[in-house]
Amino acid sequence: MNFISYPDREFMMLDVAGKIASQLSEELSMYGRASLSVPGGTTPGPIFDILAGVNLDWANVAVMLNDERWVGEDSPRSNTRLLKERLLVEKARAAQLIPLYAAAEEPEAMLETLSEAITPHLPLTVLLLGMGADMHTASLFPGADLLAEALAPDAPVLMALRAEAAGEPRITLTARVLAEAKNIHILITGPEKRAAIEAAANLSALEAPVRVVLDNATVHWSE
Ligand SMILES: O=C(O)[C@H](O)[C@@H](O)[C@H](O)[C@H](O)COP(=O)(O)O
Repeated sequence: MNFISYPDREFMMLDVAGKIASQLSEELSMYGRASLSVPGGTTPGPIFDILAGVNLDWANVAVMLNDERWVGEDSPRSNTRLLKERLLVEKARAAQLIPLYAAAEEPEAMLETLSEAITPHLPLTVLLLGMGADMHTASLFPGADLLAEALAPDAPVLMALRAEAAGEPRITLTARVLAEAKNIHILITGPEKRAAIEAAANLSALEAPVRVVLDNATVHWSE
């Protein structure tokens, strides 16, 4: 892995947003379209704020989450809500949102419909990931019920997983979709996550799911 340590968070957010924008812009100038997948959670908000104001041909950018908690948009835990409030505003409002949630009791009911809309945008141009201190990324949690299936090279694009640490049921891009992305960035902060990502390099993907992208990822870290 390529590890970049930043002097502070603000500088890190600016730098990562700049890298994402230039990778999208390069893809747009070559192919006329690009795709971006981003995490929810508490870390990436400032990157969304910066990206939203960047001049890009957003109308030709497909934006999707890495994963979603199976809750409606009225929930403060909805990653879709975060995306709509912080990224898909200003200039980035023109981007095409590829949903990872649709109203249904259980995520399994919507897997096929949601997957169909994702497939045309693969491989992802840019994948931004977060990571938990337990080394989960997207919703690939250690100990999740279907983790082995979601790590398999022939996994479907999208799967529904349940894990104790996850709270509600999750829907997530699978490991092979993450690993096939053209540009992979992992954004983490604090000493605990730094130690976790260093440890992950010597563990299996079942123990440390973030392992599946580590070899080709740039890890961006600040205190
Ligand atoms: O929906 C989610 O929970 C995420 O997509 C998840 O994979 C997240 O990136 C990590 O849990 C880190 O979350 P924090 O940034 O909040 O620590």
